[in-house]
Amino acid sequence: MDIGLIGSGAIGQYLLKKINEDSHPELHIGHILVRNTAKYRHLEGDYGVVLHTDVEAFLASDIDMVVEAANVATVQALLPHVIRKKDTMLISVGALADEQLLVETARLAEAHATRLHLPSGAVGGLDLIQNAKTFGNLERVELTTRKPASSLTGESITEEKTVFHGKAFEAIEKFPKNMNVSIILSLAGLGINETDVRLIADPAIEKNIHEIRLAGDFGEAVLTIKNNPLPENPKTSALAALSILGTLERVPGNIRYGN
Ligand SMILES: NC(=O)C1=CN([C@@H]2O[C@H](COP(=O)(O)OP(=O)(O)OC[C@H]3O[C@@H](n4cnc5c(N)ncnc54)[C@H](OP(=O)(O)O)[C@@H]3O)[C@@H](O)[C@H]2O)C=CC1
Ligand SMILES: O=C([O-])CC(=O)C(=O)O
Repeated sequence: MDIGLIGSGAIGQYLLKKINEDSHPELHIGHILVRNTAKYRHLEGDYGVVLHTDVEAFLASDIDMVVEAANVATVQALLPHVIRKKDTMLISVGALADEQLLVETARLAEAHATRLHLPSGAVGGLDLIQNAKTFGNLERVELTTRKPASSLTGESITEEKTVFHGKAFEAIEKFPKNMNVSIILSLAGLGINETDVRLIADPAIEKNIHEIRLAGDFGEAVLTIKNNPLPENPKTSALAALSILGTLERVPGNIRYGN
C-alpha cells in the first residue's frame, strides 16, 4: 500500500522509520504534505519521499491511503478535500468533535466510495465500548487521563492537579494536543456531550496514563493503559503511532478480530 503522510513530527517520523527505513514488506510512504519544505528537506534523502506543499498535487500522486499525523486544525481544514479522493486515516480524531464535519465526511466518503479509518490511538477497548452500546445499553463512560505535569502546565507543581473536569467536547477544545482519546471514546460510545473526562497533571509520573471506566447492561469494565511517551514529543504516547501501524497492517486482511 502506498501511503501519503500529512505531518512529520513525532508520529510521522516514527512511521517513516518503521515503514520505510526498516522496510515494511506491504507498506511504503512515498509522499508527504508539509508546510515548510526547508525544515523537512532531509526526509527526501533519509526516506526517499517526495515533499509537497500543495494538497491537490499531493492527492494527485500515486498514493492509496492518506495518513494524517498533524493536528486537529489541519484535519478540519483538509479532510473534506482528502476524503473525496483517497481512503484516509486520522489520528487527530479530535477534529470529529465537530458533528458537521463528521456528517459531511461520511456523506463524501459514501459519494466517492472512500473509507475513513480511525485508529484507537493511545487507548484501547473500543470493541468493548461499541458492543456494550448496541441497543442503547451503555450507561456510563468516564476517562481519567494523567500526564506528566510538564506536558500539561507551565507551572512547577509538586502535587497532582486536576487541570480539567467536564465533558469530552470541552476537553478537546481546551486540550487539542492531549485529549484526542476523549473523542475516539465518545465516537465509539456515548458521544461528546455524555462522556466524562478528567485530566490530571501529575509531577510524579513519566508515562501517559488513561483509565477508562464504563458500565451498562453488560456489567462494568475498568481499563488502564500506562503508555510510554514518544521521546520526540512526550505529550504523545507510542501506542498512538503503533495504532496507525497496526491499523494499516490490518486494512487488507480478510479476517477481523474483535470488531
Ligand atoms: N488519537 C490519539 O490517541 C492521539 C492523537 N495524537 C495527535 O496526533 C497528532 C500528531 O502528534 P505528534 O506527531 O506527536 O505531533 P508533532 O507536534 O510532533 O508533529 C506534528 C506535525 O504536523 C505538522 N503539521 C502541522 N500542521 C500541518 C499542516 N497544515 N500541513 C502539513 N503538516 C502539518 C507539523 O509540521 P511543522 O513542523 O510545520 O509544525 C509537524 O511535523 C497531534 O494532533 C496529536 O494531538 C497524539 C497522541 C494520541
Ligand atoms: O498520547 C496520548 O496519550 C493521548 C493524547 O495525546 C491525545 O489523546 O491527544
